[in-house]
Amino acid sequence: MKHYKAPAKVNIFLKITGRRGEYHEILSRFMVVEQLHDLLYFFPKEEEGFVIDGDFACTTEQNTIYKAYRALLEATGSTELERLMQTHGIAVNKHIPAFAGLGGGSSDAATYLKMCNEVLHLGLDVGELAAIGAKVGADVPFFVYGYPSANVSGIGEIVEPFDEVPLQLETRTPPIEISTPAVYRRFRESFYKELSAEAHDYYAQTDSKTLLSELSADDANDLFEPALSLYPELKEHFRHGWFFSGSGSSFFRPLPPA
Ligand SMILES: C[C@@](CO)(OP(=O)(O)O)[C@H](O)COP(=O)(O)OP(=O)(O)OC[C@H]1O[C@@H](n2ccc(N)nc2=O)[C@H](O)[C@@H]1O
Ligand SMILES: Nc1ncnc2c1ncn2[C@@H]1O[C@H](COP(=O)(O)OP(=O)(O)O)[C@@H](O)[C@H]1O
Repeated sequence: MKHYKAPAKVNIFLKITGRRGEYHEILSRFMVVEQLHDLLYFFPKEEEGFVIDGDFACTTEQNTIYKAYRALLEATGSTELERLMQTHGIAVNKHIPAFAGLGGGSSDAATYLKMCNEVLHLGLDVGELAAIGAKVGADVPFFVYGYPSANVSGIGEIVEPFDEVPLQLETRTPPIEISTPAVYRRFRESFYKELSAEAHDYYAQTDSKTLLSELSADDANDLFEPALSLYPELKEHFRHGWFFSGSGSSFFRPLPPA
């Protein structure tokens, strides 16, 4: 069976630009971490029901892959899709740590959508797939588009490729399970600020290497301070020269050229 890569991402920067209901509008540079990825593949099965084979800390119904299946079924009404998942399970060799700000669950969901589109010849274009992915989670459209580097805005649904050579990145994930909604909530309650128009242009237009040489970890990510205030033990894992990804708990830094 063909294996499909679901890569991790980091947020080179993440700035809040406003609020949308319970969500937050952001401007963020997403970059793929090529060497860290899950592997997904279909396998034939005989047992009943939707089967996900892999090391997960959640139920099948909570799994982003199952949510992607439901969203794709609702969008297409495809009986071939139903039949595929009656006769096949989906296996995930999980390497991306969970609760880590590396987008593992979102990347799995996006890869699953692309696999179904390819295997079943559904004929959905990348924009249609991304819109279906947005119903599963805010980070899913970025992974559907598959750009190595992109500016992501709205609440995650606007994905614009950023033309630069992707950085070689090193990641480190402290053993702290961070809740994304709790971090956004803390930001809203105690740290709320919005990006100015002038700063917006600087972040949106500057390449990632320059940004990481000019910014502190605090300035690069508006969610770092609220995460530290909710999970004070994070501070023990922070090292100078490292940056915070998404809502955490991972840190990353560019590797020096070989
Ligand atoms: C912070 C970021 C940065 O890339 O990622 P992670 O650190 O989780 O990987 C994202 O904004 C997270 O994306 P994702 O984890 O897909 O979020 P979702 O499942 O859609 O939403 C979980 C919850 O986070 C909050 N949320 C999410 C996205 C957003 N733009 N504003 C929000 O306020 C909402 O409370 C929402 O109910
Ligand atoms: N396919 C999946 N892979 C990993 N975690 C998943 C998946 N589906 C649902 N989850 C659940 O999502 C939460 C963390 O999601 P994940 O994408 O790994 O973290 P983050 O958004 O911080 O990068 C956990 O509650 C986990 O159990």
